[in-house]
Amino acid sequence: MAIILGIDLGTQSVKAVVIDTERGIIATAGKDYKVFVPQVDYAEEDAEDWWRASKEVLRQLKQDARKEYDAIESIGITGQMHGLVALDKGGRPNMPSIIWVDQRSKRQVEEIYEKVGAEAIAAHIHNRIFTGFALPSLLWVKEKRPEIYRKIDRICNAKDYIRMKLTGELACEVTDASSTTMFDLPARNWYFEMLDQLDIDGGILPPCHESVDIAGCVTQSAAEETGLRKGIPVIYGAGDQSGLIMGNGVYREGLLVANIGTGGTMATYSGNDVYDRKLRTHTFCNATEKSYTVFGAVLGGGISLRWLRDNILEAPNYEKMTVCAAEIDAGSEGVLFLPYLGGERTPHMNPDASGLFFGLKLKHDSRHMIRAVMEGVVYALKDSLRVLEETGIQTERIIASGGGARSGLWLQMQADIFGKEVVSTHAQEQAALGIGIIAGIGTGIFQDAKEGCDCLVAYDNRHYYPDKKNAGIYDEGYETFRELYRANETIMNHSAKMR
Ligand SMILES: Nc1ncnc2c1ncn2[C@@H]1O[C@H](COP(=O)(O)OP(=O)(O)O)[C@@H](O)[C@H]1O
Ligand SMILES: O=C(CO)[C@@H](O)[C@H](O)COP(=O)(O)O
Repeated sequence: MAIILGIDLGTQSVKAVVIDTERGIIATAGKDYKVFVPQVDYAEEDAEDWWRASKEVLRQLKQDARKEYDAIESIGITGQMHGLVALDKGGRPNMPSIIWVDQRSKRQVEEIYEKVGAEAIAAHIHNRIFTGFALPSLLWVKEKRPEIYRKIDRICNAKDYIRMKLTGELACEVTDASSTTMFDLPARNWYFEMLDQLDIDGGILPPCHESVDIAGCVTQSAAEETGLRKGIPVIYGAGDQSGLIMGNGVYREGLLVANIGTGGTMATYSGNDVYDRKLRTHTFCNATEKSYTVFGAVLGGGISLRWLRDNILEAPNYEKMTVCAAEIDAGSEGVLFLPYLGGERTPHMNPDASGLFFGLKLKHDSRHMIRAVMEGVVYALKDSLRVLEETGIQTERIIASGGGARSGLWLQMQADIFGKEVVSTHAQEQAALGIGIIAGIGTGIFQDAKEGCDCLVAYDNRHYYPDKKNAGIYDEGYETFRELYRANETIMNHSAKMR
């Protein structure tokens, strides 16, 4: 028996779990923090808020499960990917962190393509450069805030900051480093040649390690601040997509995770460096065995339902909304929704894409709109599935994950729209569990990912199978969904420029 701590530094909150290798997750705690939007297109967070929230969560866990907390022997941290944390010589943040949601760097994305060239980007990075990723954000700082840029000593990703607070050492690791798009994927190291071309000093990049390796141990001062024992080993950790797939038991090819959290992802494991030649999906390093995480990213996943609940319907909760949606037949009687409220990555890679309701008539009411939003999110995930399948990725079954998996209606919709069997796991905090498993591998508690997942990932008994009677309705709905974007893309791009 061993006790592991997994921390997931998400976009809107930090969640942490204490895992007993015999009993599974025995304590969970979470704490929200703010996303600051000082101007249109900006999205920032304060790294000190992350640390404050993490300490609060850790103290809560200590209170809830003192005996186990004191016995923790391994720590892993996962978290939101892509963003830019800039630190001064003393390791202090010298500006608010620009997170992945941010869209201020459209001009810098164009500049990177002009200077580096699409071919070199595809060959070395295997991913499209997108607003909110650390590379264009850093160029934005260089151009627009030169006084801050000059004082940057090191940069890192969000969870690296928390690891530094725990161990006293700053470092990066391959999964998050590849998500910055400053990383040469085939070389599994920073892409220094491109940084030279863009006149970025490669010296600000901390050394890059493998996720499972041990980064250091909890220091005396971190122990005093968190109540953790001094000396517990902390692994380098991984971006949240690696944590997520591991926490859903996806450590081999043939299994796919459909996650509906704030955003949405359709993610899988690959032993090989496969990537979509049109760069519509992401291929980043994965945490174990020098493998890869390949996924499609939907920017408006669960947040679309939240937007409908809070901004439009002022509905009391998701449960009531999904009960209403279930009263309406598959296909929402012709109402369709494009969930591009914050732009879209897979497959359009267009920050200017926008949300759209279509097909509304006098007979429709809020129930149709709720159902259409839920269906729209799944159609968007199906776009990701389609592109992954085009790159040769095969799926036996789909594991539904994230807050969206709490709804039986959403799970059945996924089975119907994907046309595949859908299951989900017992755990709610899959990314935190996943990084716990990865920490277990790094510290010798588990021999490998299979052993860790066999031990800690349990699937629900409920299986959802495609309902044949809905197949035709959803096939037609999906074709119209795709056509709607094609027909409106130019208008969306034009109106974004007018803003
Ligand atoms: N009971 C529910 N029914 C339907 N959807 C739900 C339910 N609970 C949560 N959700 C969806 O899950 C989303 C939050 O998922 P979560 O995985 O907690 O997000 P994150 O980890 O990104 O904060 C919500 O925005 C909502 O769309
Ligand atoms: O953008 C991506 C992956 O490309 C997200 O996975 C972020 O890394 C944050 O996820 P949540 O905090 O919303 O779960």
